[in-house]
Order: sequence, then structure tokens, then C-alpha cells
Amino acid sequence: MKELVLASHNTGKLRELQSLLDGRFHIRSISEFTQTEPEETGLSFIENAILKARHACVVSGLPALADDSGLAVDYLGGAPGIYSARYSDSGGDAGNNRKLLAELQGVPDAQRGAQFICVLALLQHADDPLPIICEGRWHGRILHATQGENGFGYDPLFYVPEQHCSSAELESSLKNQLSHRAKAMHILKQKLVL
Ligand SMILES: O=P(O)(O)OP(=O)(O)OP(=O)(O)OC[C@H]1O[C@@H](n2cnc3c(O)ncnc32)[C@H](O)[C@@H]1O
Ligand SMILES: [Mg+2]
Repeated sequence: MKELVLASHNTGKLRELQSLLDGRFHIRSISEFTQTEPEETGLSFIENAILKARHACVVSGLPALADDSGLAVDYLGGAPGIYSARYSDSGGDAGNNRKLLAELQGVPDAQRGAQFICVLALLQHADDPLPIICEGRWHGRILHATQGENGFGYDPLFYVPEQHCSSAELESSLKNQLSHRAKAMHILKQKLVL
């Protein structure tokens, strides 16, 4: 079976990516090769996803898949976007969620639309001139308080209209059918004819 390095240090993301790949690769973890995370200096999800995958190829000598994702809030002009992980000073999920709630204080539901965005980049090797890039989006809106314990990151604040709950209240199997990451992975599987 083909080996593939998952180039992420986020355990929530890794769990979902692993489940979405459902045994089609021999998955290797980036932490087997390095604890050092590359600086995400890109100005787009695509650039950052490529940069993370390339770094993983360099340290492992294997093909690598990276995920750059984030939350784009309409009222905030698409922020935090590519800076979603680094939104608050603490940079942790709880701090990021607190800051988001503060920025949207008093904003009515009609103006709280948002989307999760996921870009996957697959590189066969460090010099791969043709990375495979796939994108997925998930539309929802930002709640007024956190709800639910599942998932990670901004999930407790992301209301999923079609399910009438937050994405942190979804079973992981349902999130893995609906999410931005699921949509990007679906496209990746088609491109790889998996
Ligand atoms: O870069 P890696 O090592 O993969 O891990 P990271 O957590 O830094 O990942 P990103 O740079 O792509 O930042 C993604 C941010 O968007 C958030 N995010 C992405 N997908 C999410 C999801 O499915 N549910 C909730 N939050 C999500 C996540 O919590 C981070 O704050
Ligand atoms: Mg990151």
C-alpha cells in the first residue's frame, strides 16, 4: 500500500483526515519525522497547504498531504481566514472562539454568515511541479455562544442550518459527510481515482 505523510500537527484535523482516507494509504504521521512546524508565510490557503506538504516531503522523503483551512466570516470581511489558527493572542481554540464572539457582539443572525474553507495539497515529492489541489467549503453562521463538545477549533460556534445544531453537536461520522474537509477530500479521491 502506498505510504502518505499527513502534514498536520492538529489532532482534530488528523482524526478527520485519517477517517476520510479510510485505509486507502499507509498513513505516516509528520511527528515521526519532525516536531518543527513550517512557518505559514503564504497569503492564501493554497500557498500554505503547498508549503506544509512540501516541508513534509522534504523531512520524510515520502508523498505528503497537507490541509490548510479556516473560518471566513462575512461580517468580518472574510477574517480570520488564513489566520484562523493565530486569531487570538493565545492562539488556542478557546481564545480564538472568545475573540470571535467579542468581534461579533451585538451583530444579528442575518449578518453572522460564515464558511469553513479547506484546501488540501498533495505532493508526490518535494520538487513536485504539479501539486494536486482540492477545495471544499461549508456554509453556516456564527452562534452567540458555544454549543457542543465534539470536533475542534471553531466547531462549537459554527451553526449548521441543515442540521439545526452546531458542528460540535454533530457525530463525527456526520461531520465527515458534510464538512469543508469532507468535500475537499471527495474531490481528491476523484482525482486520484480512489
Ligand atoms: O497547520 P496544521 O499543522 O495543519 O494545524 P493548524 O491547526 O495550525 O491548522 P491551520 O493552520 O490550517 O489552521 C486552521 C484553523 O481553522 C480551524 N479549523 C479548521 N477546520 C476546522 C474544523 O473542521 N472545525 C473547526 N475549526 C476548524 C482550526 O481550529 C484552526 O484554528
Ligand atoms: Mg497551521
